[in-house]
Amino acid sequence: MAAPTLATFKVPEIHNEPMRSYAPGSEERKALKAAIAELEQTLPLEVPCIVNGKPIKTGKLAKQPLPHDHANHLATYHEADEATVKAAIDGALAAKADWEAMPWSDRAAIFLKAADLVSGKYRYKLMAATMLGQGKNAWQAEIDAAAELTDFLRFGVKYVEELYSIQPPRNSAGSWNRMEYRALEGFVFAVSPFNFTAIGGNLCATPALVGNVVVWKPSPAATYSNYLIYKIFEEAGVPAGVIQFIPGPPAEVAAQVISHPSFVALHFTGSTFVFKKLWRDVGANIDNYKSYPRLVGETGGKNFHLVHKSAEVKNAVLQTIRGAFEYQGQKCSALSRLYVPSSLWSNGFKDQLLTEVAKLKVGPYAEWTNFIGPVIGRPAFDKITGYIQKAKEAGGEILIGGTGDDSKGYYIQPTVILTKDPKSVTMVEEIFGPVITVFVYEDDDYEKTLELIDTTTSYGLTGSIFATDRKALLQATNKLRNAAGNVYYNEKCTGAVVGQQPFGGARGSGTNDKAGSMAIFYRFVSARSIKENFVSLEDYSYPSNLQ
Ligand SMILES: NC(=O)c1ccc[n+]([C@@H]2O[C@H](COP(=O)([O-])OP(=O)(O)OC[C@H]3O[C@@H](n4cnc5c(N)ncnc54)[C@H](O)[C@@H]3O)[C@@H](O)[C@H]2O)c1
Ligand SMILES: N[C@@H](CCC=O)C(=O)O
Repeated sequence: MAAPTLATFKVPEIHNEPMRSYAPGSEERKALKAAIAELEQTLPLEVPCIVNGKPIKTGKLAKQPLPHDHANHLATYHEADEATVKAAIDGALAAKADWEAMPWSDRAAIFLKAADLVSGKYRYKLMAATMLGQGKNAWQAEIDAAAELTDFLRFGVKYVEELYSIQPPRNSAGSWNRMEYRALEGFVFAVSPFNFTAIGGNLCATPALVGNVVVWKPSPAATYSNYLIYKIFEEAGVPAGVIQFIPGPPAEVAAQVISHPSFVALHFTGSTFVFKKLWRDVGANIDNYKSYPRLVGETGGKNFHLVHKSAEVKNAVLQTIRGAFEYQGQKCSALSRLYVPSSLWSNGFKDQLLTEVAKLKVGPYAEWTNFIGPVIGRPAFDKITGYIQKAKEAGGEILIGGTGDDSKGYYIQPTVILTKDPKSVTMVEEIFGPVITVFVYEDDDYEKTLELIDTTTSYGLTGSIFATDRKALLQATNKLRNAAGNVYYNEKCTGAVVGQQPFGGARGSGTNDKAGSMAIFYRFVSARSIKENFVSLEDYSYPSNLQ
């Protein structure tokens, strides 16, 4: 018999995780260095699949290389084969009833504990794994693996508490209406990207918080940090089978999972290309499913900074550098196209931009003053340098950067391209590297430039407007309403904070279900209305039936 719940519990007050500075001489810098040194001594690590809480070593091995030192690797992991994927799905479905039936306060407590493990006991270990494996520097690892992951978990609990409290506002006399937020009938498939450790954790935790079971395929390039998250969930008390960790060959694993009759939702973050492919695969299987699957996907971007002639130049330049080059431009939100009025461009903007970019240091995490690290791997390096080449062939002028060095790690110099063609290839397609293209517009063409920004790409993720003139901000707000799901004024287009700027974009950038908000939880529940009557009928007829 289920345990009784004898009170309506309230979750503790939630705040954003305070960010640590890692300034020279700080305690946190010492602790992070120690965690990095410890990790370096144990390389390469071995990562199994985990099904029903048990490690599975399939013997089908793959490597997660070190982006700063590609001759070596961070981890060797066991790829899920067909039998492992099947066991993961069967095990998840078997774990479902107990997990769904667990009182909400206990599910909440498990994820609040996971948040504390991330922010405390495992903070530096998780950051070290993210720095070595995914090529982040200390600050980028802090905002991702420590702060954002903790925030996703804590705010997730708060949002579910709020969701569950939403009840029908009216009850007719003699009755009580209630709303129950059922977990989906089946299992959720989570497919996560390499670039944010936090996103891997969130893609599992969001559906699991509302009682779903999850089969999780992490990115091959983030396997080890994601494995640590799995272990944290386990230590926090997520029961065996509720989240199944199955790294593996992406296309094969996805094909097997998506064709299963109990597949009920996809929780995806990654490229637009892969999401569209998975969407088509779901469509092709539509007659096999017990329920219509929910498809939640946050995907690529081609994000802009629009500078108005009234902008404060220094702020716009410095925000541009952060937005474009932090984490090597490998954020879905990263700045990629920059629009500057000619009066500012030739009166300081260009010079300040190039002076500041020239100062950016590129290299591995071990040198703390490096602002830019390696890109994630060989395909990324080739793709980004390929785009620089295409820009040159299309008549673009490389103002700075434009070169790469892949002799030891995958490094690309921060690159600024000037184009006279606002629809040239690097203004349109996602590059996902430290490259921006600038288009200089005539000051009087502000209105026309808004139209241009809105119609240049198929994406709609993030964008920023730099202006001190309120009318210019308003004009842009109205005209660019659908050009970005996250818009910023006088602030870079990256760095959304959970609980502050719910994140996601529409058009080709995703289903815009807003990670880090209550909205996303609606996608993983299937509500049931309950009406209870307290007054028994004496007669079936209505007064209108009487003579
Ligand atoms: N909008 C957002 O919130 C957001 C956040 C992070 C990253 N992104 C986007 O993610 C991309 C970068 O991440 P990535 O390189 O990991 O993306 P990706 O699309 O290459 O991979 C994402 C996930 O899909 C898997 N995958 C790849 N091919 C597959 C296939 N054929 N079938 C099934 N699964 C497959 C990968 O193994 C990985 O787990 C960029 O486009 C970026 O804009 C978007
Ligand atoms: N939410 C992050 C981006 C996540 C995608 O890579 C930001 O706002 O910079």
